[in-house]
Amino acid sequence: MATRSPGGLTDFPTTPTGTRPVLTARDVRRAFAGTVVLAGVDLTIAPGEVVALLGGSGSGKSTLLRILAGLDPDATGGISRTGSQAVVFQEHRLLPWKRVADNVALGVRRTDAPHRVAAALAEVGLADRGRAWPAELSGGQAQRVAFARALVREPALLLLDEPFGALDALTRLRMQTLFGRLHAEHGFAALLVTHDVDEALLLADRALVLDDGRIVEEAPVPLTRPRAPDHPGFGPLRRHLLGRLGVRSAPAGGTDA
Ligand SMILES: Nc1ncnc2c1ncn2[C@@H]1O[C@H](COP(=O)(O)OP(=O)(O)OP(=O)(O)O)[C@@H](O)[C@H]1O
Repeated sequence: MATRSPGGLTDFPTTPTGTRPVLTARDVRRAFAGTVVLAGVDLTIAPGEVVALLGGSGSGKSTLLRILAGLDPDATGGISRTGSQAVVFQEHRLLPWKRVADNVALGVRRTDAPHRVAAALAEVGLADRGRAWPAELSGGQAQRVAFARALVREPALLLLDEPFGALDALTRLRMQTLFGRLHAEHGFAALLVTHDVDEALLLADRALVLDDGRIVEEAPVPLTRPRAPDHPGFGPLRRHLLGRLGVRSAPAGGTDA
C-alpha cells in the first residue's frame, strides 16, 4: 500500500467485542487506466470472523482481495494486519514438479515442518496422498491441498478468492462442509469472495456487497451453526442480498449473482 505504513495505524478502532481486528482497511482505492474499480473501501475483520464478499462480475472483489493480501503495490489506502495470513485462489496453484507434501511444506519454514505438513494433510482428508504428484489429484483433492498449504501457516486470516468456484456442485458442497469444520477447529478469520449468496449464508458471519467501487451492504448472518443449504433462516436474508445484487426473483439453489 502506498500511503501509510502498518506502524502508523494504531488509531484504528477495536472490534465490537473489544478485540484487535485481524485486518483493518481504510479508504482503499484502485483504478486501472483511469477507470475507477475501488472508490474508497473500508473494512474491518474481527478474530475468527468469516466475512463473505459478494458482488457482480467485474465489481472488484478479486481486486480488493489482492490488495488486502498485499499483492497490489499500486493501490492506495491504509491496511493494518494482526497475525499471519494465507491466500487460497480459485485455482489450486500447486507446483506441478513438487509432490503434494512438498507443496504443503512451502507454507511453513519451521523445523517441525514434516509433522505439521502431515497433520494439515490429515485435516483435509488426504493423509495418504503426501507422495502423490498434483497431476494425480482430482480438482477437489488439489483444492484440499491448497487449503492444507494455507492451514499449515496457522493463519489468523484466510483470504479466499472463489475457492470452490471451479468445483462441481457435490464437491463444492463437501468443500464448504470441510471449510466449516476447519473454521470451527482453528478459529481463523476469513474473507470469502464468492458469487454465490447461498455459500455466503452457509459460511459467513457477515455478508458484504461490493458495487460501484464501494461496500453498499453489510448484512450480519446471525444464524446458528452448523448450517445447511436448506436452513429455514436463509429465505429473508437470501432475498435481501439478491435484491442488493440486482437479482429480482430468488429461486431455491442456483443463486449465483
Ligand atoms: N490488472 C488489471 N488491469 C486492468 N484492469 C483490471 C485488472 N484487474 C482487474 N481489472 C478490471 O477491474 C474490474 C474488476 O475486476 P475484478 O477481477 O476485481 O472483479 P470481480 O468482482 O472479482 O469479478 P469476477 O466476479 O468476474 O471475478 C474489471 O473491470 C477488470 O477488468
